[in-house]
Amino acid sequence: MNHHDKLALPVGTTLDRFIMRKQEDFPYATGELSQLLRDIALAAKIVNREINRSGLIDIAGAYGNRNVQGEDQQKLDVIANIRFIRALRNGGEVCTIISEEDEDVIQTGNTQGKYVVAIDPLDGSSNIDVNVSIGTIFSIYRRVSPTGSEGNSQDFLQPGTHQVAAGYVIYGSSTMMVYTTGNGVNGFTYEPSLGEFFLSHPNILTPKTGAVYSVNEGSSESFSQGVTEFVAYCKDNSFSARYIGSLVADFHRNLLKGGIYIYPPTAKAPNGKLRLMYECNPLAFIVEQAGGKASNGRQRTMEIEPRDMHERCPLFIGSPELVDKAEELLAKEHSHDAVANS
Ligand SMILES: O=P(O)(O)OC[C@H]1O[C@](O)(COP(=O)(O)O)[C@@H](O)[C@@H]1O
Ligand SMILES: [Mg+2]
Ligand SMILES: [Mg+2]
Repeated sequence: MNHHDKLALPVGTTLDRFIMRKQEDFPYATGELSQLLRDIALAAKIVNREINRSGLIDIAGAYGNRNVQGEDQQKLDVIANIRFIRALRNGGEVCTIISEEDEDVIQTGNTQGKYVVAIDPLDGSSNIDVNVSIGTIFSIYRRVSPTGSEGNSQDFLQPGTHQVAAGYVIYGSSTMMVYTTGNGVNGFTYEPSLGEFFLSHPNILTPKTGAVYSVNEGSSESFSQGVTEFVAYCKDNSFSARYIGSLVADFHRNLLKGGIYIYPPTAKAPNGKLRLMYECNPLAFIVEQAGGKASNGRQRTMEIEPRDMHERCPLFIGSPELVDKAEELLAKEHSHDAVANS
């Protein structure tokens, strides 16, 4: 252990310096992951600029395309996708990317790159043109394909426990980047006039419990018995209902204040709506590093063995006691099912 381990970096440290000092804690590390994180921060600044002026220039309206999930793609989705891919390509550490906006893997041409990145470049896109918080979510893995060749889908079919780093950017009342490399979670606030992210939320720990539940109750008619019972439990205990409709923003609030976010299976989305690789797993890594939990209702999110790069899964994420409670009620539902089917 060198002396930096004992020295907590003070609030106000720039993101670049923070990344550099953390890198010094691993004397044999090559610095490529540090560079990759800086590439993401750079793209985030550029996307932040585009988002801030989206009401002025006509980039918020629908683009006329549909993405691989069949949803309307907004112009800003396209712009954010291009910016992040370009930054990762120019950086040189990443060989292959998957993005919510592209069906196939994206080759950067950096066949020597050791890392692969899964990204939701613009999360909460239905909130773009109404000036509500949106975000970016990313997940970083070491590639499994041999260096020197192009990467492939196998590089992304790794469970979340293999993540090397994960994070998100929230473009909200202020812009923040929050990330983990498996050593706790730190949050940085962007100061636009200086063009820098500064450490503002060191070592984030999520409350053990909370009194906020976040779920789209418009679909409650098709919730399973266990989910219905859990929502009733939240109401019986006078929890506050909070649902922005941008996963990043709902997650960020609950991470800091305590609570639970749920996207359960519904009639419209039988596996839930959220994507395992670039929505659920990165946030699961962050929440666990902050002392919280993430589950698909039956299984720890990060232990799910992915079968498809774009697969969806249900998500129950947040304060550990609330995720435990939800799992307990879902387990009862499953045991009823087992009796009914026997
Ligand atoms: O409108 P719904 O069904 O509640 O879905 C909201 C969820 O969909 C998402 O917008 C999906 O993300 P994208 O905007 O990246 O497609 C999440 O951010 C959000 O939590
Ligand atoms: Mg999303
Ligand atoms: Mg998106």
